[in-house]
This record gives sequence, structure tokens and C-alpha cells, in this order.
Amino acid sequence: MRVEFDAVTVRMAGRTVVDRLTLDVRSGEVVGLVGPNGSGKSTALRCLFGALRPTSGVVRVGGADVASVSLRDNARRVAALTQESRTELDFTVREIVELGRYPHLRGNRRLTARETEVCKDALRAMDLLALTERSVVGLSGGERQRVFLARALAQEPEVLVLDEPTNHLDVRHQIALLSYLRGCGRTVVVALHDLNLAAATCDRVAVLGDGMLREFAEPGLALRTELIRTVFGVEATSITHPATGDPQVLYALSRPSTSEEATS
Ligand SMILES: Nc1ncnc2c1ncn2[C@@H]1O[C@H](COP(=O)(O)OP(=O)(O)OP(=O)(O)O)[C@@H](O)[C@H]1O
Repeated sequence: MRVEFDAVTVRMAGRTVVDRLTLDVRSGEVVGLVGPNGSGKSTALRCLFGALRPTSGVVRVGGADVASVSLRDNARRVAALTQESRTELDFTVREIVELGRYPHLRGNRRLTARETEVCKDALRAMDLLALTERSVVGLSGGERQRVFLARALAQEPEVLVLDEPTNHLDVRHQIALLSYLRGCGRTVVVALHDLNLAAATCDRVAVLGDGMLREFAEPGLALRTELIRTVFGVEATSITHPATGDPQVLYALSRPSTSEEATS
């Protein structure tokens, strides 16, 4: 399902935090949002899953203005993992994942056998089958993150909106998640801090700086070193992954100069 940001502007507390953002995401495309802290990634995503109405401009999903459909109707098509996704409730992993079916339920209808299978598939995809009956309260940060990802998958959305989904995940689960996203066939809009994960995962990358779109292109072009310098203020070296051919970005930490260097 196609996603369009059409001149989306968000003003908050007297500041423009998203500034005339225009993006056209093709159906089935995986698009990454990257940018420094505070560049407007989460705010743009909130407009897409309907938690925030743009000050001006329109976000459309499948041609329909997100601001004109109810949250519940939007949730049948768009599932979100936010940085705020959490619960203090003593629910089991299975119960949280089953909540993903809520936008599709009417009245007190129970889950059908097919829906129970959908939830099980989501648990399996996020490597949670061994934790199904555990309370989410006692889970580690990464396990919890995978539970909320599974809940989003259980929604069977056509569009997945993910804000830093790899937070707390170990390397194996990061790779598993991003490989899943690449192959899931849904439209995915994902905010990522790790530029190399963005390069390996996304068909195109949107680079935000100060709420404005600085580039929207395939990873090799979007993650070029001059732009990284301008937008992030970081010196980077670009290489090609020897096995996959994906562009990869290397950084060198600044080191304190040694006394020998200082005197030479
Ligand atoms: N409710 C709010 N009221 C006022 N300002 C806000 C509010 N929410 C966000 N902002 C500001 O909007 C700007 C963009 O925030 P946003 O969370 O979209 O950035 P981000 O790119 O997702 O950052 P990060 O990488 O740190 O998650 C920030 O300067 C933030 O302080």
C-alpha cells in the first residue's frame, strides 16, 4: 500500500519540527528515515500512524488522508512500534500479541482459529515461542521489544511503521528482524540510527536534518560521506560490503594525541 507525505509540516511549542516533508513510498517498499536526534523522525512517523495531525500538509495511506480516518480504521492498515511502546500491566506475551488483533475485532468476538495462528506466526517470527506464557513485566528490554514487534505483526498491517525497532536487540535479533522486514512484502517506514543497518535493509533512505528532507534516494546515494558530514557533523568513510555489495559507513573515533605527536 502506497504511503505519501505531501508537504507535511508540524509545529510544536512555537517551533517547526517537520518542515514541508514530501515523500512518496511505493507499495511494498522499505524506506528508512535517518537523521540526528531531534530531526523530526518520530514526529513524522506519528503523523503516519495517526497519533498526530500535521499542522499543514497531508499524509495519505492507500490514497486516504490519515487525519480523516479513525485511529481504529487506520490501525487495520497501519501498525506502529513506537519508542513509547510499553506496558506496566501484568499481561502474558501471548495476551499482548493478541491485542494486535483488537482493531479487527467487533464486540466481544473471540479470536478465530486463523487469528490465533496469525498471532502464533508473529510470535515465531520474533523468536518468542518459548516465552509465550511469561509475563511481559519480567522480560528483558530486548525481549519486550520483540513482543511489541510481534503485536504489530499480529495486526496484519499493510504498512509497518517502526521507530528504532532494533533498540535493545542483540545482533542476532537485529539481523533477524531486518531480514524479516526486507522479505515481508509490506510497505515499511522505519526510523533507524544505525546507518549501516539502514543501508542493508532499505530500498531507499530519507535523510532528515532540522525537520527537512535533505535526501531521498537509494542507500548508496543517500548515505554519501559529504551528506553525513553536513547533516550529522561526522567524518565518515564509505566502503562496499565485500559479501553483499551494500554501502557501509565507517567512523573513526577521535583519539587524544600522544605526547610524542604533541611534541613533534
Ligand atoms: N510534544 C512536543 N512538544 C514540543 N516539542 C516537541 C514535542 N515532541 C517533539 N518535540 C521536538 O520536536 C523535535 C523533533 O523530535 P522527534 O522526536 O521527532 O525527533 P527524532 O528525529 O525522532 O529524534 P531522536 O533521534 O532523538 O529520536 C525535537 O526537537 C523535539 O524536542
